[in-house]
Amino acid sequence: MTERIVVVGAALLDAGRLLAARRSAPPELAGRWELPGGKVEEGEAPEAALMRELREELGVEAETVERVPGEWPLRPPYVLQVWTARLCPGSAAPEPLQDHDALRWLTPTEIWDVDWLDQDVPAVRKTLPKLTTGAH
Ligand SMILES: Nc1nc2c([nH]c(=O)n2[C@H]2C[C@H](O)[C@@H](COP(=O)(O)OP(=O)(O)OP(=O)(O)O)O2)c(=O)[nH]1
Repeated sequence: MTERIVVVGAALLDAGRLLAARRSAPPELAGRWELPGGKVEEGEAPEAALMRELREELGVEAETVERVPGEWPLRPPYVLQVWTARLCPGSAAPEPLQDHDALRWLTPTEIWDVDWLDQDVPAVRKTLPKLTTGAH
């Protein structure tokens, strides 16, 4: 049987900008940029996993807004699903507490300035229209 584990990524949006996070580990991914998030645990809803990961990794309180349609293969057995998300009122500003060593808020024209993980590029491309239309 094929095992399949969902990794949830947040397209965290604020004032028309997208948060990108630079991975600090493992060595083969370190230095590349991704959407913050992580693996959904057994019995956990993806949106709940995303809020938990954002709290752990960035120290923020966030809420999901909507699923970005699609699913992107990572290293088997992982697949990436993406939700747009926004900071809750009163949340702390994101900080690279865990898994990351840098964060950047990117405007639409800056999106391709960072070296995204190859497997994240289609997901980021699909998220791009949400920067101008969505999640305020
Ligand atoms: N979070 C996240 N992980 C990604 C992305 N793209 C991508 O290939 N990955 C890979 C990196 C990891 O192998 C895996 C997710 O692992 P993780 O380390 O972020 O998740 P986690 O916090 O649940 O991990 P763990 O330490 O509990 O094992 O998916 C992405 O955009 N966001």
